Amino acid sequence: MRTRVKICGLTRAEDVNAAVAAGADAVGLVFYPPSSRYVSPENACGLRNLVPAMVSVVALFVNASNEDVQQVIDQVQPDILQFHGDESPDECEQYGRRYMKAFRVGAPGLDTPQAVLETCRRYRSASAWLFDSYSAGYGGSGKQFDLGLLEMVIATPESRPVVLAGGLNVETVGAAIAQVAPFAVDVSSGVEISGGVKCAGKIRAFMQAVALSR
Ligand SMILES: O=C(O)c1ccccc1NCC(=O)[C@H](O)[C@H](O)COP(=O)(O)O
Repeated sequence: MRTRVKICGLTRAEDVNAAVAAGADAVGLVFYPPSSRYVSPENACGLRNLVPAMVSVVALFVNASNEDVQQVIDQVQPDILQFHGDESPDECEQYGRRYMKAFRVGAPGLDTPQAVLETCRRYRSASAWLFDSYSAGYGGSGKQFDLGLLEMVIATPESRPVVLAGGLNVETVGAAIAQVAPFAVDVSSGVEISGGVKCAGKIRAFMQAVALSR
């Protein structure tokens, strides 16, 4: 099975077009105001309209209020929600939408294979489990984590589809896919010029590296 690709943290129309043209399966919009990749719901509607059928729009939140999440659902109509903060399973489920839960691997309490698996198990209702690096901020750090921490997640038959993120780029993604065999990979910094500004050439190179890794 081929490895799907999500390009996250898009803020510009040309970058959405570049991701779609390169064959991305999903594009991620960040609704976390402190991020350099933040997009307002109004701007997100414009970006969303550039995305054709068969490519998913993912709306990313970090500990957002119910009102803010619902506003994005109503205005932007994302295909899937991504909760990247400390949201409980109930909080993720309350919108009746498909969702991915992101885990900040390497954080205190999430720093052994057993702890990672136990935490993930609470989110059985998720459509995917996304693994990103623990960093001072909440994500999009460009740092890789110890992929060995996923060994129990990968081995369990109860696992939800694994989305691997954190420090992936054209040079690291092949080895990461070989080690984890994820359902999908997720990249932000690795295809950027600066925060929220993507590079079409880097997106194409990343897509090619993933294709060669299958
Ligand atoms: O991108 C952000 O600024 C961000 C802010 C808060 C929470 C999550 C955020 N991004 C998450 C992601 O974009 C993905 O997990 C990403 O692919 C991993 O980031 P990177 O290591 O930069 O590739």
